[in-house]
Amino acid sequence: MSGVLSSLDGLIPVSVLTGFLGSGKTTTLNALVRSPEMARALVIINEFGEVGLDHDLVTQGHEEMQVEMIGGCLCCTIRGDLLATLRDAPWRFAREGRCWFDRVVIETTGLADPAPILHTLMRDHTLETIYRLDSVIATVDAVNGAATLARQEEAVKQAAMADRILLTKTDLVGEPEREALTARLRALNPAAPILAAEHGAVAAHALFGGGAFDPAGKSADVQDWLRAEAYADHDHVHDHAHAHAHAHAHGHDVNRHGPDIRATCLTFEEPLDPETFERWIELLTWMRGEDVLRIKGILNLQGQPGPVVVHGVQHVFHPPVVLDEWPSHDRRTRLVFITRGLDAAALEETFAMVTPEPVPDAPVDVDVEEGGEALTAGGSLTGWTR
Ligand SMILES: Nc1nc2c(ncn2[C@@H]2O[C@H](COP(=O)(O)OP(=O)(O)OP(=O)(O)O)[C@@H](O)[C@H]2O)c(=O)[nH]1
Repeated sequence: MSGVLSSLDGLIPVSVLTGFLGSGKTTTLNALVRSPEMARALVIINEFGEVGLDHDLVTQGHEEMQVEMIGGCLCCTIRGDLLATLRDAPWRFAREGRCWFDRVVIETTGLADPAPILHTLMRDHTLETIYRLDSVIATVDAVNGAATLARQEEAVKQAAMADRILLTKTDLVGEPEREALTARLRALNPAAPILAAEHGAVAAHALFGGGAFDPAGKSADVQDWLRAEAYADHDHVHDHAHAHAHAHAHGHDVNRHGPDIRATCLTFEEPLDPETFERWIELLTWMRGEDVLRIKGILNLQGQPGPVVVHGVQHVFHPPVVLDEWPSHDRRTRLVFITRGLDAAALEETFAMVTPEPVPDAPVDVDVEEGGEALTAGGSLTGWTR
């Protein structure tokens, strides 16, 4: 064994941080990386779609020990990349011939099915000589959680497979909503502690350690999901040649997840007028609110010295935050939309409705539904917070 691995005196704990779109994974990670337990943690951030923003928006000060995996979801299109990243990491992040990190935290995309990821982490023969799965943490948004669990199978799996559940955004709901959601989560996952984490405030020691992740203690559903992965993996071995040829023939559409959910990134070269932006988002969510699962962006706005970070999560638009400085040289407005059945042309068409400016692509018909809900304006674009 090489010097890098022989320097290890044990297996490196890996924690998986999952949770549905916008439920507070990055906020939690951003708070966690400041804790001493994370001083030598390798952080792997997976973002769906070909443009990642989390890398720019979070974990400032921890960039050296961060791997960004964009262009697909770890649970499906780029699962092999996770294997390769983890296998190489002890060498890639070695210092003076020794593996430097003592913990790994993997932030999944909000759409990730954790079963294939956990299966990969627990069953790969190389990985099991270097790492052990330590904990699976699922963030559940107290505002949108109940509706999300009712509609999105991924969210159910994330909460059911976790061994810690973090209830986020408890500051935005009343006690009855919180109790109802807690009861739903207890039914899904009786064993996992449910911890409140307002704005990511949670003690690192509550999330890490306490024994390796043990699927045997989970519900029958969880065991079935993991077993299904084992069978799928077995079939995959036999189908590999075919699958490989197929992937080459068609390529992966890194922006898609399932038949109709896709990520679209829109960029704007020139600073945007804040009122135009606000009108656009209001119009979009009024027309197609049900289909806009997530909006995440860094904006260059007229009249603002610094960049403005915006987050829309289903019908909640969180208060925009002004950053002191741009996280990189890129000063363009970049907005990532995760939508159901809405493509770039449809998004651009709604933008064209609020601005006289021409938009780059030819517009296409937008299927306007009556009665779309407006965003709950947690933050107007004129009410900045830092
Ligand atoms: N009020 C409130 N807002 C929160 C809390 N936790 C997170 N948020 C806000 O929720 C929005 C989304 O949070 P993120 O941490 O980006 O969520 P995420 O799960 O990483 O999102 P994706 O990676 O897109 O799936 C941001 O505007 C956060 O500031 C909380 O406890 N209270």
